Amino acid sequence: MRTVIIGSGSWGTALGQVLADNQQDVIVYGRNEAEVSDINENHHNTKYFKETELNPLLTATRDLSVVAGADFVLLAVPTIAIEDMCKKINEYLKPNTIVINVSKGFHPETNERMSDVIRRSISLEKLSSVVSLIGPSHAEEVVIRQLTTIDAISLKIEDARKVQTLFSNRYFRIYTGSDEIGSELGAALKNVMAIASGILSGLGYQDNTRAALITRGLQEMVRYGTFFGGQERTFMGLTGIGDLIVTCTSKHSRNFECGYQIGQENTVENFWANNTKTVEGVRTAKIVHRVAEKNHISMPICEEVYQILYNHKKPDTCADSLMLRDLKEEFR
Ligand SMILES: NC(=O)C1=CN([C@@H]2O[C@H](COP(=O)(O)OP(=O)(O)OC[C@H]3O[C@@H](n4cnc5c(N)ncnc54)[C@H](OP(=O)(O)O)[C@@H]3O)[C@@H](O)[C@H]2O)C=CC1
Ligand SMILES: O=C(CO)COP(=O)(O)O
Repeated sequence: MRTVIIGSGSWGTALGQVLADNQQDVIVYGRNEAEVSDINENHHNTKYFKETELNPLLTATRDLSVVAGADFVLLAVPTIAIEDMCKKINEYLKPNTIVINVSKGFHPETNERMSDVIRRSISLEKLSSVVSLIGPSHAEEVVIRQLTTIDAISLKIEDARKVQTLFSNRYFRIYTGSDEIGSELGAALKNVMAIASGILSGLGYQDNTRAALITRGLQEMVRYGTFFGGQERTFMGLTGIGDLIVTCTSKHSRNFECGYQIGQENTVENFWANNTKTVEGVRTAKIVHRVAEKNHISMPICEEVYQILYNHKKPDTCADSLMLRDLKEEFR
């Protein structure tokens, strides 16, 4: 069974190495010549992982037609590039391919979840199903083989099981599930909470505050997710509380890091002027604001993050906005 990973960034490379460690037939497609030759010639991806030596069995290519032979195609590009990439690979795919999504967020214009974007953009006969492989998993730790558990979620559970078998090993354990809505919404929304967690840390708030943020953030995720048909118990699992904890507390999180900078500087200006990293929660905050407003879903933490990012609200005024809002709203 052959797997092609689209995207030679941090997550594509780390997941490629998991498969190389499992002695699977895997190759990474990357558009960036430096990343591709670094993997092939030096067994490194220095841009993301500095000194870490990669499994030499992992190879990369700049030829997108490589997907033609794939049984599994794993899309490891940011949400903003998913639709375009699906349209590009569609012509090469063989019938019945399992497409694995690892991106966390929404389509920037249509607000669709990633599985819906993929199903809409790939011809029906070419797609066996979409499997979302998501959970608490920083690439920087997976690449050094830290123990990690994540979910393979699919409406076609036998495909989720195939992905589970493909990836599982002694340091990477996969659980399966079928609540696509609850899982993908949890994994997307936790990025906004991680920005909030970073902002609060940057402002100097400590452990009580972070516990409050994680707990109340989870409530918002459940409220939003169940409104759209996700199951509440999904949010108590790896794609909910699990991913929320790791992203709200880890030095590896780009969403946390972005928030931390904004909190420390008490302004968003520098972030907008200088950021070059993939920080999915920034676009997600805008979409959640739009959708929550339309559907009257109360999302106070997400709303503060949105106001800081897009309406230049001063970060140090947000604690009061949250702590002093009408207590009648708090029924639990
Ligand atoms: N990193 C992690 O720990 C985890 C990431 N994820 C999710 O994985 C997704 C991918 O992120 P991640 O790997 O971290 O991001 P990175 O920024 O590390 O890498 C992104 C990769 O995608 C490529 N890319 C970007 N835009 C395009 C495009 N339009 N067409 C083709 N290739 C493109 C980049 O190429 P170039 O270098 O040329 O820009 C780069 O190789 C995100 O949604 C993220 O939330 C999920 C779990 C863990
Ligand atoms: O999703 C992730 C970990 O599970 C990666 O988080 P960041 O995108 O914030 O780095």
